[in-house]
Amino acid sequence: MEVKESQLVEHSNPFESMMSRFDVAAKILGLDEDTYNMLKSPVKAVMVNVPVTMDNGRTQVFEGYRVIHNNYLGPSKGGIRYAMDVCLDEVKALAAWMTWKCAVVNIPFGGAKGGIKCDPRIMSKGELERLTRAYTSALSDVFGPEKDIPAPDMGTGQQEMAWLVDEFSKIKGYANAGVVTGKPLVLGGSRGRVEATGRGVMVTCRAALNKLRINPANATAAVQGFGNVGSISAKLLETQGIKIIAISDVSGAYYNKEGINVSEAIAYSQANRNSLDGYRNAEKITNEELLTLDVDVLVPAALQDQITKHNAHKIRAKLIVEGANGPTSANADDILNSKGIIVVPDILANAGGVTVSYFEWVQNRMGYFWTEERVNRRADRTMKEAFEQVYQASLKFNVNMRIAAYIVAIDKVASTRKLLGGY
Ligand SMILES: NC(=O)C1=CN([C@@H]2O[C@H](COP(=O)(O)OP(=O)(O)OC[C@H]3O[C@@H](n4cnc5c(N)ncnc54)[C@H](OP(=O)(O)O)[C@@H]3O)[C@@H](O)[C@H]2O)C=CC1
Ligand SMILES: O=C(O)CCC(=O)C(=O)O
Repeated sequence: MEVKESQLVEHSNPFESMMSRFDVAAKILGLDEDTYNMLKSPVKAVMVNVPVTMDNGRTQVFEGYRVIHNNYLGPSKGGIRYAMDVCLDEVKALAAWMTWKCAVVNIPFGGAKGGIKCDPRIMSKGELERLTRAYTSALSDVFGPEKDIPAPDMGTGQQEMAWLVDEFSKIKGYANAGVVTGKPLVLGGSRGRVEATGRGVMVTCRAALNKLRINPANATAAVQGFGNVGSISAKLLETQGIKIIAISDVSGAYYNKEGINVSEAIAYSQANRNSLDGYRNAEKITNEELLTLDVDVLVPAALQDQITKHNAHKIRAKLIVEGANGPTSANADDILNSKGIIVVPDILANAGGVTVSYFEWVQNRMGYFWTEERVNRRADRTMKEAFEQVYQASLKFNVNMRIAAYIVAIDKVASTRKLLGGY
């Protein structure tokens, strides 16, 4: 089968960026053309226009998406993003990454993602509730505990998941806790889910530092993004003895070479309407400067395409652990490789969230809830095993960790497809 090699071109389209890595892995695996075509095409892409009554009495129509990329391994799984740059190609890429992510951590889910083009920061709580309910209602035939199970992503959290479960249960006429994960504990959420993505970042970071023979107690890190993933990654890396010398959010980046006190920064942000703006115990720098600081570990945990061919040659970190989805554009991979920088890719590094989402779904099905200690122990084991499997694949195929992760994932999904047959 003819597939393109990764090329040093700008990938502004996230789906193409995903596909360029997929192509390299598919070629190494010798994937046949029929399977290639099945795996690259999303199973379903739904677009909805949802009218919402705003606080000023006017009706605003919001564009929403849900893409189910694949469901060979099980019901599709993936978060819902509220952001202004949500578009079909972005949601398609995020959905495909979910397929590979679930396969890498060996959980019985396919991949999906949803999104609404909106700015949650300027909407009232009432507007967000009406928007979430309208979107749920429009997709009530797509979602379902055995079909497609959403969760939080950028711009959404426990509150949106609570509205979603309530609206879905009302429409179906019975309580349906398992239709969504990342719910508040009282509604059937799992202990440990809020921290799970950051915890997975910490566990895979430790595993990679171990391979690099870097003692965490002597290591420094910079973390971009201070939402769910960024703030908790920073906090948990700090508990491992790693000195966090820079953090950031949309207001800018904050640098202190003596180390940021992460708990204090979290408390500041919470008291300041979730913003680090005005944070004093550090020097203010830009988000771009944060990325090129002289640190051992860089954790991009905010947006896509932060490390590109334009700044990859300036990156000084020895290790990048991708908390965000797609923070490195495809054209930066070769530059990072040539500099010997190890990248723990998104589909491995941030898979702790969906792993604990899986545990939440299992607990909902059992109606029996685990202790936080049990959740964390099982999640840590899953993440360590996944890291080791990807690491071994990178040695076996002589490729970087990203391509190795795609190889592991595609091989699993493709061999499941063959067993299912029926075409
Ligand atoms: N939540 C989860 O469980 C998972 C999330 N992810 C991925 O992690 C990433 C972050 O998600 P999550 O933490 O949930 O999202 P949140 O909405 O909780 O936080 C996003 C953070 O990114 C910051 N940010 C936004 N724009 C910029 C910018 N231009 N420069 C620097 N920082 C910026 C935000 O700042 P501000 O608050 O000031 O706007 C905020 O601190 C996304 O890529 C998401 O897909 C991956 C796996 C699971
Ligand atoms: O927890 C989940 O189901 C999915 C989280 C998510 O959207 C992601 O991993 O990107």
